[in-house]
Amino acid sequence: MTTAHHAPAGKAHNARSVAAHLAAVTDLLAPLAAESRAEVVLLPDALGRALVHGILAPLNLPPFANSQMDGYAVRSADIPDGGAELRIMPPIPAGSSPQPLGPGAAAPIMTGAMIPAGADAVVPIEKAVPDHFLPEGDGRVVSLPATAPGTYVRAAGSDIAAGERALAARTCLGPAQLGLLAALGMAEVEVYRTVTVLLVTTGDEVVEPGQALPEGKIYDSNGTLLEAAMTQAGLHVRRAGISTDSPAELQALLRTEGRDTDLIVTTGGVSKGAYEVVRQAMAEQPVDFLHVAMQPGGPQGIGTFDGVPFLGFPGNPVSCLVSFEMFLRPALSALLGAPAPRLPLRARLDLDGHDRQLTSPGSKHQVRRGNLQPDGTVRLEGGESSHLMHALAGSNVLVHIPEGVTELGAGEEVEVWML
Ligand SMILES: Nc1nc2c(c(=O)[nH]1)N[C@H]1C(S)=C(S)[C@@H](COP(=O)(O)OP(=O)(O)OC[C@H]3O[C@@H](n4cnc5c(N)ncnc54)[C@H](O)[C@@H]3O)O[C@H]1N2
Ligand code: MOO
Repeated sequence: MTTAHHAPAGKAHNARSVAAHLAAVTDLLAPLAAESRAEVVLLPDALGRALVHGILAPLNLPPFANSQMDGYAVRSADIPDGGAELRIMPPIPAGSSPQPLGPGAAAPIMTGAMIPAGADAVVPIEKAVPDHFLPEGDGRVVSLPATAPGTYVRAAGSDIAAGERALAARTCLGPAQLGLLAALGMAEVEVYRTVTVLLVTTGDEVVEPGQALPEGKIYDSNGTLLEAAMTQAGLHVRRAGISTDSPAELQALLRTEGRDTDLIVTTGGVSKGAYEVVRQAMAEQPVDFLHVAMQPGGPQGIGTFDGVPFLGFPGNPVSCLVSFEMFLRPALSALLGAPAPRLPLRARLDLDGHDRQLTSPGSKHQVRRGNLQPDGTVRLEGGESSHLMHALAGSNVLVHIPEGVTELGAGEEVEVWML
């Protein structure tokens, strides 16, 4: 194991740090967290969305003391150490409201059924003699062993008591959180409105998949890649197809399709080429084109187009996905609570023979792609180049090499985000 080499964080010329760009994206999108964007929806429609307000439990869970086993409800004080024979009372099925249990008696009780007043423990049927429920009739008795008070009784409020905080504001609602709200008797919940994104890919070289591929052209992978990533993150994606490299056409497209969207995202056309369509289409708009000290995903556009928040991601496929994961996803998580942030994990680098050292430009935060393995090590997939779609498809994590780090050896720890 070697030690990470650090270099002074001398940034690329005028580059903005990852943290500063994330803060700028978060500021741009802050209006999405306005109270006016709250809506009440049925629980199944709230999956993947975030709570606007914290929720206090309106009732105890469980609402009443109930049995954890099929067996006999008893008064524990009735049974001495050597056991006792008790009179069998009418059975208590789940869902019924039982009669109080008198002294010297045992009531057959089913899992989930309410503990009768007077009873304080349950003896499972397996410990009874006989060890099966008897048909109803007079004069029946059962022998039961001694049992401590509270045994197999699920106390009222033992999961959550009425008035306690069930969920915090901005909790992302997954299956368990929605299940809890249902258990608390709620049919609806107040969540933030879904964010609608207009997604436009650009470039005269880019063709829709399914079409013939003329020489010099490539298929549009970014549209599908980002639409899938955004949809999985809970955004509502409107696709406006592929824009040509004509700035006037892109402007017209954004004006017709961009109406009523919360955000416009483009890919491509933001760097230093001779035909940077996005830069040109935004010339009259308050949009900054800048370089973030990150690789891939360095060139970025940010601002508004006719008042609609705008993010211009770079055209390389890995660059646009990394831009989404590093900026848009975390900004929405911070503002709205949804999508849930990526869980940062630590993993040890598994560098195979020919690649004994991982190098990174110290002036940038590098994001590599890799595979986290069950033993807690991570193997890099492909090199650092941002056109490597196949290597991305074979990866399950993003691997972070922060600004200032220039070399990492096998066995050293890195932060990874599960994809
Ligand atoms: N002289 C410089 N050239 C470049 C720089 C630079 O700083 N100086 N930065 C490089 C980096 S880093 C990136 S990232 C790209 C960003 O370029 P653009 O955002 O302007 O994107 P394009 O030039 O339009 O395309 C880049 C690359 O990606 C391919 N592409 C574009 N759209 C799609 C799509 N929808 N599906 C699949 N592939 C796509 C495109 O064909 C190019 O190969 O600029 C570098 N250059
Ligand atoms: O910033 Mo680019 O995304 O390195 O290819």
